[in-house]
Parts: sequence; C-alpha cells; structure tokens
Amino acid sequence: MTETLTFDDPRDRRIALGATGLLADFNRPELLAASDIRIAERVAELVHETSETVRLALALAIRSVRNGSTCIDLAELVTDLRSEDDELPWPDPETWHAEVVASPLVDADVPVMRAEGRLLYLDRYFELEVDLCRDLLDRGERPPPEPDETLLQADLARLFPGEGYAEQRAAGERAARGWTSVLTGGPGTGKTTALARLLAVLASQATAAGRPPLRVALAAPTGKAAARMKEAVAAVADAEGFTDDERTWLKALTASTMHRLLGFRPDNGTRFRHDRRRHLPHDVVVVDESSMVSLTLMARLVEAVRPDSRLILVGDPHQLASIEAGTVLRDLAAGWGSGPSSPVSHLESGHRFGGAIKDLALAVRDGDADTAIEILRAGHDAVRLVPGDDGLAETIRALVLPDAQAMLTAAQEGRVEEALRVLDGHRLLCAHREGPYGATTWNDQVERWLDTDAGYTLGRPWYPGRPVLVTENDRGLRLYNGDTGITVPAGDGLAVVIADEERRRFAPSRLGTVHTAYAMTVHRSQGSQFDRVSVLLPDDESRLLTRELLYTALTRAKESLTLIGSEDAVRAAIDTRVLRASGLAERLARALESSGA
Ligand SMILES: Nc1ncnc2c1ncn2[C@@H]1O[C@H](COP(=O)(O)OP(=O)(O)OP(=O)(O)O)[C@@H](O)[C@H]1O
Repeated sequence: MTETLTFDDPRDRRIALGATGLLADFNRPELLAASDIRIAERVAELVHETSETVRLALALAIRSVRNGSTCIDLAELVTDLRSEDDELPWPDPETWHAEVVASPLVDADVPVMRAEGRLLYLDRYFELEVDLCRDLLDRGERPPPEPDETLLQADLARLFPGEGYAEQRAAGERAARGWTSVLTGGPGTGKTTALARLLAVLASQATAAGRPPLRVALAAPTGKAAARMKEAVAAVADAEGFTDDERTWLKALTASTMHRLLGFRPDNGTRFRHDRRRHLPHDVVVVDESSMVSLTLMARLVEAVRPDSRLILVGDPHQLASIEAGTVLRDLAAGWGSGPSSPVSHLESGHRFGGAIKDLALAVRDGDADTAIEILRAGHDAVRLVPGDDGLAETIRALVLPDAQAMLTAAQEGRVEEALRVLDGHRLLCAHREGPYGATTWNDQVERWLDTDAGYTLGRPWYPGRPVLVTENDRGLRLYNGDTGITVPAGDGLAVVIADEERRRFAPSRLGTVHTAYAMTVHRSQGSQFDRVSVLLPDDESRLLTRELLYTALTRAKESLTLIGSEDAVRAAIDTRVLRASGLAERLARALESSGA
C-alpha cells in the first residue's frame, strides 16, 4: 500500500532532496526511495535524457529490482499502484512505454534499459535472463545422455523399489535421461531421497561405462542448507537398496555453498572464478534449496556448468523467493511446464510428516483460507493458533524462555552438544526484523527476561548460552550466512561453537556480523528446519504478510507449529501473493515453442 504521508521531517533520509517534478511527486515511502531517484537522475544525465516520464520509468525499474522483480510492465504497475493511491499523476501506460522505448535509455548503442514486448528491464537483468535462458536451452539441445538401458532399468528397480517409490522412480528416470533436471516438491516429499538414489544410478552408469568415479558437487545457497543436504544424503545412504560401495561413496560426498563452489573473486563481487570460460570440473552439479537462488547467482552457476555435466536443481517453488531479484525456480517450473519432454519432476506424496502441519501447508499453498482456518481451529496437538494481541509478551515468553534458559545452563556447564540440540529444537520466526513484530525486538526481550531470571545483567552482547546466527559470508573463516552456533565459556573468555560437523570454535571478536538467534526472520530461516516452530504474524496490514511467507514459515516445523496472531492475519497472508515481475518463464516457454520442443 502506498502511504500518502508527506514526510514531516525534512531530514528524513527517504526524501530525495533536490528532486523536482514527477520524481518528487513519486518520492513516497513504499514507492520511490531517495536512492531510486538519485540513481535514475544520475544515469539520465549521462545519456542526456530530460523527459520526466522516462526518468520516472527508470526510477521505477530500479525500485522494482530492489523489491525482487527483474523487470517492469508499466501497464500492470500503474494498475496495481493506482488501485492503492489514485492521486498520483500516472502517465498513460501505452504512451509512456512507447516514449521509454524511443528514448536514449533504450535506443542507444550501450542501452541502460531494454524493452521486450510489454516488459522493461535494466540492462544487467535483461542480459542475465537472456544468458540463463540461452544456456539452459543449449543444454537441452545437446544430444541427450545415452544410458545403458538394461542397467538403468535394473538400477531404477533396485534403488526405487515398488509402488512406494513410483513417483520418485519416474523423477529419477527422467533425470537420468537429461543433462538438466528440476526436482520440486514440498518438505518431506522425498526430494533428497530421490536425489541420493539418482546419484547412485548415475554413478553406476559411469562405472559400467568404464569412466572414472563421478565427481559430484552438492551446493546450496546457504551454509546451513548445504550442511543439511550433506547430512540428508548420507542418511539416505543408510537405507535399503544400496551396495556397500554406493553407501561409502554417497557418505563421502561433501556439500558447499554455491558461492564457495563457484569460487569467490576478491576483485569482483558478482563474478566468480568459475564461469563460462573456466567451467566447474564436476560431472554432476546439484543445487538444493533452489527457490532461494537469485537470477544473478543462477545465471552464474549455469554458465559455469560444463555442457556435458548434469545439472540438478532441487527445491520448493512455493517458498519465498530469493532475497535478491528473481523467481528462478518458479519460472523454470512454469516455463518448462510438466509435459513429457520437460525436465521438471514434481513430487507430491508426503513421506515425512503427515497430519496437521502438512494439511495446513497444502491449504496455504493452494490459497484455501477456509480449510487453513478449520485446521487451526480443530485443536490438533501439532498446530495451533494463539492470539497475538494482549498477552503477546506472555505467549512468547512461554514459548521461548524455557529453551533459552536450558541453553544458558547447558552452555555454562560445558554441555555444548545439549545446548546445540536445544538451539535446533525451537525457533521463533518473525516476518519483520525490526519493530513490534521484529526478530531484533524479541531477541532483546528474551535477553532482558534472562537478566531478570538471573538477577543480574548477563554480559552484552556476549554471554555463555547466547545463540548466534551468522548473517554474512566470511570466506576466510569459512563461515556462511545462515550458520548458527552457541556461545560457551572458553578459558577466561568465551568461544562460539558453530553447529557444523567439525564443531569449529571461534573467539567472538573474530566473527563478523552475527545476530542473536532466539528469534530470526522467516527469510533467514529458509533452508533450516526445527522440531518446534513459533511464527509471530504481523498485523494484517503488513506488506510482508504473504502466502509465500506463511508457507515458508510453517514448513520449517518438523513436529509442532504455533502461529501467534489473528485469524484475520492468517487470511490476509493466504490471500496475498508475492508479486514479482520476471520475464524468464515466458522467455523459456516462447523459445521452447519456437524450437518445437
Ligand atoms: N518412497 C519413500 N518411502 C518411504 N519413506 C520415504 C520415501 N521417500 C522418502 N521417505 C522418507 O521421508 C522422509 C523425507 O524424505 P526426504 O528427506 O527425502 O524429503 P525432502 O523432500 O528432501 O525433505 P526436505 O524438503 O525437508 O529436505 C525421510 O525420512 C525419508 O526417509
């Protein structure tokens, strides 16, 4: 919703000082930020573009990227935003679009913006989208891999036996026959199981063909998700059907973040050591939690994969999209569709948790608010909705404090493993970072409660038992955004033990950006799961309250889920979709249609 407030404080940094005309009119919270205007004005000056409407389109394109879109459709944008605030002097979309297309921003040797059909792009995102689409199509146009059919059928029957594996077997077979595969499904639908068994099928083909052992890269957008994938693949290897060699091989696979796989470059934040000239050496590249991957990162990954390597993208397209611009997994699933020649397999059968959490997740995913409310009212042990109004602090205290105290005691007494177990036992998830519904607010509050209980102020910010969340990649320390750890006494001081396989320890002073982790944002929780999850829903006016946010939050819960908020907030979330513009799905579908695929 666009607030029509005028900025009362002239020092408000959201005000674009010096902006005049249309850009000044559109400089409103939720609409154009000062930075959108400043960048648009600077770029327009460089290409001698003086038209206010063209400058406005550029500023809106910059704003859209900031909000996760990779392009804008002026007609759609005007319709959406005018319905919320029709006082603004919106240009007529058709004339406006034509004016932008004819302007020196687009019609130049080195364009700043690109136009395609009704969509307008900043040049960089256009290039990324075109490159990604072309790379994927090129991969699809290569002659497909030629598996040993007899062996393939025998391995599929051995590794995906019977009716219980029928859906995964079909996905495994489809993937074994293509260079690129997309494996989608909600939590617990058996994606990792299918993946691990597929890897064994592929390894068996390599051995039969006398090729060296397959080099497999397992990667995920965050360190936490990568660690989870490695563990999950190793756990599948313990199940029936594998040979001893396959078990040993699967358990030895390592996983890393995508950034680490691609190789950081000190000179360039958006380029990597591996690219289209220096391909990754692996025969199979797997990306888990692909819904979190932005257009930029996916384009960089796909260009770095050898044309004759397998690329397997795994994820749940109904989850929140990447923090940066793009909705790649959703676009690929939509663009390729589910026809016989599509590389996309969607798993539907739930294998992990049945019951109320799954039913609720499906109702939310399908936009069925009535069923969701019915499930929440039914009095299930596993899911409940508690009001978030008057007794909010008491509710949160009851949900969070016992574990916080248990972590404190375990850490103080040196029981690190227990403290780490408690840490993964429960998490409070918030839509917002700041404010009354924000993770920071509640982390501070939990620490104040701990002080009250202890009868003195625990050291700040560091104290034994403080759970922490790493929020920036630190390649030197091999610490990644999303890693968690617990603070413990160490000699005269403190150390943070990271919840990774090696249980690495760091002095707090060596850590870069970390947050306290009793509560975290839903965005940051992607790629993690906890036994119990509590979700603090903001009021139904919050812009962040969307179906994707609610679905992502509740599917983090393995055993039980408490939603804190009103039925209205649940309904508002389910009825609100994240709107991100992207041309990738259409571009892919168009190209496939014209190639007759
Ligand atoms: N075909 C099957 N028959 C019986 N159990 C299965 C089958 N496939 C998977 N499972 C079990 O279901 C659970 C979830 O499977 P898996 O971890 O592969 O799902 P996932 O989709 O990868 O989940 P997540 O999205 O949480 O990573 C595991 O305990 C696994 O052993």
